[in-house]
Amino acid sequence: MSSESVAPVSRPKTTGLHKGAVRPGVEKVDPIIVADGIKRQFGGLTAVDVEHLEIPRGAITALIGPNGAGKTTLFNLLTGFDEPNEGTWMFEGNSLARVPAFKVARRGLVRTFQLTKALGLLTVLENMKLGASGQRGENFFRSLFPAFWRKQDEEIEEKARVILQKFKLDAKEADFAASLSGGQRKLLEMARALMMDPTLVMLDEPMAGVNPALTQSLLDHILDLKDQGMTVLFVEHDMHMVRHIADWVVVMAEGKVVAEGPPDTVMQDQAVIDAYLGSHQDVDLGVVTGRHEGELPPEAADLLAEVEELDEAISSDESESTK
Ligand SMILES: Nc1ncnc2c1ncn2[C@@H]1O[C@H](COP(=O)(O)OP(=O)(O)OP(=O)(O)O)[C@@H](O)[C@H]1O
Repeated sequence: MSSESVAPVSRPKTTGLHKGAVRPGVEKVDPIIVADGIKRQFGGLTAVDVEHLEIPRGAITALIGPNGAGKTTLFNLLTGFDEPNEGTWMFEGNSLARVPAFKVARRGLVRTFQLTKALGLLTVLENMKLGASGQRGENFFRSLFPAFWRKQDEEIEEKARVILQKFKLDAKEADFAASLSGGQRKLLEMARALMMDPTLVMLDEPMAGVNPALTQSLLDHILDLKDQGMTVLFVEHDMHMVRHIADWVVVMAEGKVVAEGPPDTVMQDQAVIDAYLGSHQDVDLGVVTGRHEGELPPEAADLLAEVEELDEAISSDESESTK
């Protein structure tokens, strides 16, 4: 996604989310997730090693970090799709340790899934129905009370259609999901998650593969989730998107949380700059941060350009808001 494709978002950021000085593991005023001592090892590799992390309720939190930082693994752990070697984590004050993924989802913590090949062969409406909660649909009971199940199916379809309409996918309900564009698939992934009436929606790279024409619509839908009272946690590589919609940013590197805070603070954090230059440890970071003259490798120059661009965006936002 290019920076030009993102129109400024006028909806206000949620602030006042943390207690005390901003630092990794900082306490939140109203945390929806509290994780402690979470470790996940694959053989000799420690993919996740998070000492303490709180996700603020009612806000949009971005989880960022370089490739292999452990973001997806942490997502899988929090949602019950994987189990840590150590650690505890609470959602709404209740432990989720050893709670299977489908029960985690029923409790209101729902994640989006990339549309797999198999799901692509189902229609848009069928995909939505698969995402529905409360389907106590065991075949035995179905055969005993067919009328009851028909009614439940009808209710689920009705709910699916209301959500599809919001996402402007209603005209496509009978189409195979595989026929949707990249952006429409992302919308369907989000719409499907809403069938569970989630409290917390976790989005995995919501902007990946999205045509710039649909970018703004996706951003708006994510902001709508917050306006409707939901908490959002998303993994994203696109820093422009993070800057525009995140109220809070958590930065991971090598399995650990290396920084967190509001986007404008985090983007200038030395630990974040270091994390993104992880594969260029030979680079003099004084050069990257502009303290010394010197040659920058292309990746470092790109990062610096991005940081400068964000700085400019922040100052122009600030001057707009003081007018
Ligand atoms: N099932 C697995 N078996 C072995 N190693 C794994 C497994 N899953 C993840 N890893 C390793 O754990 C580390 C963290 O991976 P993870 O996918 O969580 O990172 P990430 O931050 O999501 O990266 P990306 O941004 O590239 O998706 C990587 O070194 C990865 O190779």
